[in-house]
Amino acid sequence: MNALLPGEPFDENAKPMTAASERPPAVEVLSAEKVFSNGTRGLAPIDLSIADGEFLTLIGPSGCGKSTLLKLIANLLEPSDGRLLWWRGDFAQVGQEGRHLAFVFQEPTLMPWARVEANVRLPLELADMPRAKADPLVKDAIARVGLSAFARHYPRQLSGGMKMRASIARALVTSPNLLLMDEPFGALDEFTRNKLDDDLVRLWWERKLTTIFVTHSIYEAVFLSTRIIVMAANPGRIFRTMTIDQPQPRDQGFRDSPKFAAYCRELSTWLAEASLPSTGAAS
Ligand SMILES: Nc1ncnc2c1ncn2[C@@H]1O[C@H](COP(=O)(O)OP(=O)(O)OP(=O)(O)O)[C@@H](O)[C@H]1O
Repeated sequence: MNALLPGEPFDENAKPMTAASERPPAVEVLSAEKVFSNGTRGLAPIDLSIADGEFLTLIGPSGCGKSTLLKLIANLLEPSDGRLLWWRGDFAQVGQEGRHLAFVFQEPTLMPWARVEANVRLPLELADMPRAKADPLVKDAIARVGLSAFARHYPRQLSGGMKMRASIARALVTSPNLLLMDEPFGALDEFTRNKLDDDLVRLWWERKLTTIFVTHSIYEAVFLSTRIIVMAANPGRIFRTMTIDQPQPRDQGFRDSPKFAAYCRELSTWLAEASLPSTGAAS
């Protein structure tokens, strides 16, 4: 499956807005587990419901199954047992209804020989969208990530943060209903990461785009998320859940607040507990 499937441009007026509680969950993970072909139990049965419009972050020690869970949600992997629903339907049905998801990986994976605008246009081209229809969408997606002045640049002319912005624009150009991000800013310095986090919060807030994000950073998780799932390993499972019930969209003021520090302290303690060998060895 190609995770970057094109769709119609986001149109707030297309359907009357319904309250979050009335909308079906974006994703339901129903006792889904994953045993790999070599016998490794990547995930114990997981039950998780992700509300439409939520910003959910998965965090936990290495090997606790964050990427595996994200790939199940992306339908890039099949569960060994249990199942998943997307907006109360199976994956094929969701595609037929014009809903789709986009996946942003840790590496920006841009085509080095193509300019930013061509890289961003790629998923629309793959869907045979005519240039006249694609071009305004490409322009808008590039503007949303603040790269308008660099649309004609090649990837080698961009910094690491700018490459990641281009990669996010390529995901947004398809107007996804669900955005999956696997440690997208993990390779960036902290200043650049904070800047991208600020912009991601704004993008998420503008579009109310359901986002599932994987990170190793406590600060990033607390800053971005409406809910954080702390996972533990051997086998991968949900250890604890933290709700970050703070005003949106967040900015530096939240980072500087005592509440932010308190959330980070608590999350740090939970992560330490989730990483204990005794916790990791539990079934
Ligand atoms: N294709 C695979 N075949 C066999 N085992 C796998 C495969 N992919 C992942 N695993 C195992 O499943 C477990 C969960 O891996 P996963 O990559 O999901 O963890 P993670 O939390 O994302 O780790 P990290 O933070 O290091 O990226 C690990 O024990 C890993 O070795």
